[in-house]
Amino acid sequence: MPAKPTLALVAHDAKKDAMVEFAERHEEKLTSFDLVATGTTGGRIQEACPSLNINRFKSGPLGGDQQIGAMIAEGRLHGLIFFVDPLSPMPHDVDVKALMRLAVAYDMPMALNPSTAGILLRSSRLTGLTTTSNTPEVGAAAQ
Ligand SMILES: O=C(CO)COP(=O)(O)O
Repeated sequence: MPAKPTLALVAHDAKKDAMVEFAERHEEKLTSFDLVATGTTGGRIQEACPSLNINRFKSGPLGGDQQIGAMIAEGRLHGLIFFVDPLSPMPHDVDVKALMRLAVAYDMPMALNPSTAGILLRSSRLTGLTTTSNTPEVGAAAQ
């Protein structure tokens, strides 16, 4: 059986309820992915959706965003759902930017709010029916 695509789930504190609601609504669909998440986000989703098996990284401010960024750089991630809080300053803003920057550089399917995340979950690009290479558009200097 082919490996499941890997999807990362991340939400800032003000968006964690929205992430839990999203995961509950799409729980069955999410079982078709290998799931990773930053620490607190993953804990909240796991609690609400016992059928999901989530590999939890460190909390975002303690390096979780960077761990997910590393997966992108290493070609081990297929999609990112990241519910960002646009209204609060973050102590780890540089990490947030770095994660988004890598997602853009590697042309990673990325959704930053629930409406786009719903579209992303239905996308054949994410489910591996169509694929792209792991080569960033920024060229050889980034490899
Ligand atoms: O801070 C985050 C993303 O930048 C999320 O981290 P937690 O899921 O640990 O709260």
